[in-house]
Amino acid sequence: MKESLRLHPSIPLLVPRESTQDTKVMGYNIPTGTQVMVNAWAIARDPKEWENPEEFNPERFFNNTEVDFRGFNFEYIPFGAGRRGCPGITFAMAVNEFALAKLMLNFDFALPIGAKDWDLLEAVGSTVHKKYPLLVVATPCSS
Ligand code: HEM
Repeated sequence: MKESLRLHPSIPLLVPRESTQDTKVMGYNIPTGTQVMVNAWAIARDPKEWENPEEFNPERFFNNTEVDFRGFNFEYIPFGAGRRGCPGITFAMAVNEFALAKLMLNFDFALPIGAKDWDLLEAVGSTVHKKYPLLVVATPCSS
């Protein structure tokens, strides 16, 4: 789930902010009242921060347990950060884990006949969603 949230953060540009004072970010002057968009999607694919950033590799979080999604590691902010960061993190993670665990426990998943790989293309939008519907064969398995 951590790796899915890295590659496909649900709100890629977070929620817009407005600067309350003149400031400088990475050499750029940001005057008071500027609307600022934070591209969490691009930050989470920054090759300066992530090895093989385009690769889906959940194991990267096994070794790197210090990077967390709670808004303290700015290279990974799928729930935003600061006082307007997402207050639903704990609830969202519990529900998502539960749903995923139920699916994994009760079904075997396979590509449809003829398909070579998963299509994970994203559509453009303020929230992330798949460009094409997911095609997958789910077979109930006995547990
Ligand atoms: C995987 C699930 C979720 C993701 C990825 C997510 C992500 C986010 C993000 C990126 C923001 C904007 C944060 C920012 O701009 O710094 C946000 C705001 C917010 N989220 Fe979530 N969220 C999720 C689930 C939930 C749930 C389950 C709830 C409520 C039960 C919730 C309630 C809110 C609220 C109320 C805000 C606005 C906070 C504010 O403006 O002060 N979210 N969320």
